[in-house]
Amino acid sequence: MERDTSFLLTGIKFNKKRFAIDFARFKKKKQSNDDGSVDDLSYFKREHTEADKVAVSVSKKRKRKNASERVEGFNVFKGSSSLPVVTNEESDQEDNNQKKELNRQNERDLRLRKKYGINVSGNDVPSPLQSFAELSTRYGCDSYLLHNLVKLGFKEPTPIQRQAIPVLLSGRECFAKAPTGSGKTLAFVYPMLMKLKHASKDGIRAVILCHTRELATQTMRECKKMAKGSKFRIKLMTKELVRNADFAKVYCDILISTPRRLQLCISKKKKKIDLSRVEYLVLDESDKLFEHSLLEQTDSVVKACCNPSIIRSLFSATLPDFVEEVARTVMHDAVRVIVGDKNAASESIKQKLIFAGTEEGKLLALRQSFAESLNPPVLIFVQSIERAEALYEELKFDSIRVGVIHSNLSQEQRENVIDDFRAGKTWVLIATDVLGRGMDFKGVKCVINYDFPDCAASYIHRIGRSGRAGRIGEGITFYTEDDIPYLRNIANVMAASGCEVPSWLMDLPKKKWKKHYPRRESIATKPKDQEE
Ligand SMILES: Nc1ncnc2c1ncn2[C@@H]1O[C@H](COP(=O)(O)OP(=O)(O)OP(=O)(O)O)[C@@H](O)[C@H]1O
Repeated sequence: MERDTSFLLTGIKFNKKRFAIDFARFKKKKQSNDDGSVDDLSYFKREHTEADKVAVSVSKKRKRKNASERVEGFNVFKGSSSLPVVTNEESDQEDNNQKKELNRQNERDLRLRKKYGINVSGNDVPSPLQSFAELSTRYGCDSYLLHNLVKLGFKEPTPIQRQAIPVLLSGRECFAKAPTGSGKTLAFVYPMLMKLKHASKDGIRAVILCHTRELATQTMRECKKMAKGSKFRIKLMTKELVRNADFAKVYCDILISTPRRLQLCISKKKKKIDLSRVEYLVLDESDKLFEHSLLEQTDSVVKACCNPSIIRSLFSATLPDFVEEVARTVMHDAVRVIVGDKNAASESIKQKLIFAGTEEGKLLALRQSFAESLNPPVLIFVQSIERAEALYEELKFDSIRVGVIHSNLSQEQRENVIDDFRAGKTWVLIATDVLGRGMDFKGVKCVINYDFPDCAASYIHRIGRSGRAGRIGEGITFYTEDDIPYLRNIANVMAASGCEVPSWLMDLPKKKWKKHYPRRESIATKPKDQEE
């Protein structure tokens, strides 16, 4: 992985004035639809929680004091001439009460974080959400957004949503790690929709960077579902847009793109894209975006988003130390949110290691496992395009509906393969790591690492295509002699995720893991001259 990332995210200055506007945005307002009617959102009907009562009482007292007022960690609105005079005694009493209430609030926050396995670091980290209802009571969320949560069937925030949403709504930068399939997309999209408030009349206001086109397309689709009922323009940076658009005329609230496509638009000689007004920038799968192959492109996007008040956030299911270093040193007053163990996979995935001996052994083991119990949809990962095609050739005559996807296919072919898999037309999808991260195929029951993953992070992301949103999943990893030196790293992930690991595995020597791409024997069982 590339380590020289110090130039990333630089040149951003902190602008305190912006928090005055943020505060005004957080103020409660009556929730109504475009037609003026108020939604029946019994789902989120306000039960006044202890946290709200404390917040209200503290805020009343604060208003009576002619002192600075704190909103989620920042000082705003210093002084006011129209406030009543309070005696010293009363003021001391109020100070004491306020301190007690804040202590109680802190204790409640700690309990809630402990309950949901949330770890935070940073100054004045905002309280986690107890329920989605607090989006409305604490932050004045528009009713259409609550309505969309009902339609999506989401009743409770997931742990990452409980903590990352208040952090972002407080105008804080954030780097977050939470298990695969735990709802990180909503955790960054909802605050964006709440803060953007009104549709853009001028330029591009928010950017979400995704490492692949497939993930960008999925994120756009999810974003549109979440923003339904608003006038926001949510756009995907397609090839056509890159080629033909006059970006001076592109109004867009949320732009979703891969770093490569956005970099092309930034470097255009004529009609280049202006990102200087972007208020929110999300780097999804951030550790991947900082890898050598994408670093330069990511960096040029980050630099082009030069609005001094920008709020940047990094999300992933894996957070290597070097990404933390970048985030800590360069982001301003960022909050770090970690859900669960740092090196763990999702706990809802049963993890298995199978010694297949040789390449031939892998194919036999795969066929045997399909013969015994094929529980579709199944995703199979291999390490290269050639191997993906070879495995497809082997399986396509096995009366299994099988598909294959890799980066040598055209965009249209890739989209069709994904659509077929989502629709259940194919049961087994063979993929390279192009599908290893971020993709949300809800029903995937089992992921098979036909080829051993190239690093522990790939392992966590690949098996994380199953067991999403609390469902049970299974991750099976074949290994051969070549992979044995790297087994211990996977064993560590398994142990951190609460799986039982045989002691001999934990006794294996630790190996510093760079990328593991061994030369493997061919998958094909037919001699080349007999292939069609
Ligand atoms: N509060 C919620 N309640 C129930 N389901 C939810 C909730 N929030 C999100 N989901 C669902 O959980 C699934 C996984 O969400 P998402 O794709 O955002 O996960 P993720 O954490 O980004 O995973 P990955 O690390 O693999 O990218 C989606 O199908 C989404 O619709």
